[in-house]
Amino acid sequence: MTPAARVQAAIEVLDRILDGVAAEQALTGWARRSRFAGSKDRAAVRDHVFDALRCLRSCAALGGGMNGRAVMLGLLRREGADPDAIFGVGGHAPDPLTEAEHAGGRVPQDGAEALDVPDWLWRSFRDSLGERTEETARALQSRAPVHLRVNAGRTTRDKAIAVLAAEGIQTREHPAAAMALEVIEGARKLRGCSAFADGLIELQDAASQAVVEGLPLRDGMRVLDYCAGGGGKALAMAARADIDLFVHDVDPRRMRDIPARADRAGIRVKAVETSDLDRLGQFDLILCDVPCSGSGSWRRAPHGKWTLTPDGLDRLRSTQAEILDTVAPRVDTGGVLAYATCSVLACENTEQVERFCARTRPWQPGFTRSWRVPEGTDGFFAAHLTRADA
Ligand SMILES: C[S@@+](CC[C@H](N)C(=O)[O-])C[C@H]1O[C@@H](n2cnc3c(N)ncnc32)[C@H](O)[C@@H]1O
Repeated sequence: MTPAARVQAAIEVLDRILDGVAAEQALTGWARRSRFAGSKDRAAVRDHVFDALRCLRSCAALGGGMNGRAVMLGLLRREGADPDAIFGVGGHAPDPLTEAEHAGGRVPQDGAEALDVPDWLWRSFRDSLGERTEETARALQSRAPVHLRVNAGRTTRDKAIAVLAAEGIQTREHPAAAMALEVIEGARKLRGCSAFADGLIELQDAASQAVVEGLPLRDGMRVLDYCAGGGGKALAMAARADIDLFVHDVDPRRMRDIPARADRAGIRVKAVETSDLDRLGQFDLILCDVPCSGSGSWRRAPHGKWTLTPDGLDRLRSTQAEILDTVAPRVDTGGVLAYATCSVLACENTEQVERFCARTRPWQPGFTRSWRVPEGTDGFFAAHLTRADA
């Protein structure tokens, strides 16, 4: 595909997304219908679509409309590219720009529009981030770095760097976590490389790793990962200490990859259903990596920035509070309830923890930390709550 044909494909995918189709589904649907597209074409179209979604509002302003064509025009203008070198160049390129399109578009308004934050969220976003508002929003407009976690149970960070380099994947240490690497070159080779197949590495953001690194894990502990999802943090926990590890999720299908991932990493985890929890008794540590707005990882999943609604955020906050209330009695006396989100919003982070501690007397907040997007990781928050009746 030519560069212009890739832009036309991105326009079509963006139109479907703007019609309400989920971003991944729209991309997969296009790839299925476009057997002629090779892996480089698919990657390029995906990059265009995700670049546009990260800056959807400002691109729509620059391009003169909220549709795939205008948004891609806005993206080209934003990147300083010449739209006439793409639109109307023949083949499968987008149609030539009309006079109205040439003359249309405007500079995005300062604030929420220029920084690509939904209007309804702007106040809460600003109140949460204070003087870091602009740099955080700008960081969320750009691509996320690719981070790896080196599996301490299998190798060292230096050895993993060497094995990856031999396969054409250049990495460097990331300061946020002891086993974190940042990929500098060759990210597209990761899924097929031997280091991945042999369980030496996992794809995981450095802040996500740091959340686990901060947990007070010791050999022999009984640990429950209550919102385990695909098991990213569970695997990282098991690599840190010889723990008796249980994984749970309200939707057990989300945990279906955990057995294969655990085998690859050489660790043991026990998946449990909600109905099993009562007979399992109490735990020394429960991690609640709760469902959240995902606002700290909008670089990776930018569609979420535009599909989140006020009602949706309220529902998430209720679920977070319910999860804390549900797991609290399952933490043993002296144990730790670790709460984590990949959100930058105070209403899901500090305020959620404060409300829990206010209504549930014996609990005290201890270690509390935020990881910030401008510092090169996803935005994360973690708080450890301890039972004061210990
Ligand atoms: C942020 S994701 C977890 C990511 C995972 N810990 C990781 O590191 O890969 C949140 C998970 O919470 C689950 N969840 C949502 N509501 C829940 C509930 N009420 N109880 C338990 N899990 C829930 C979701 O299905 C989702 O898999």
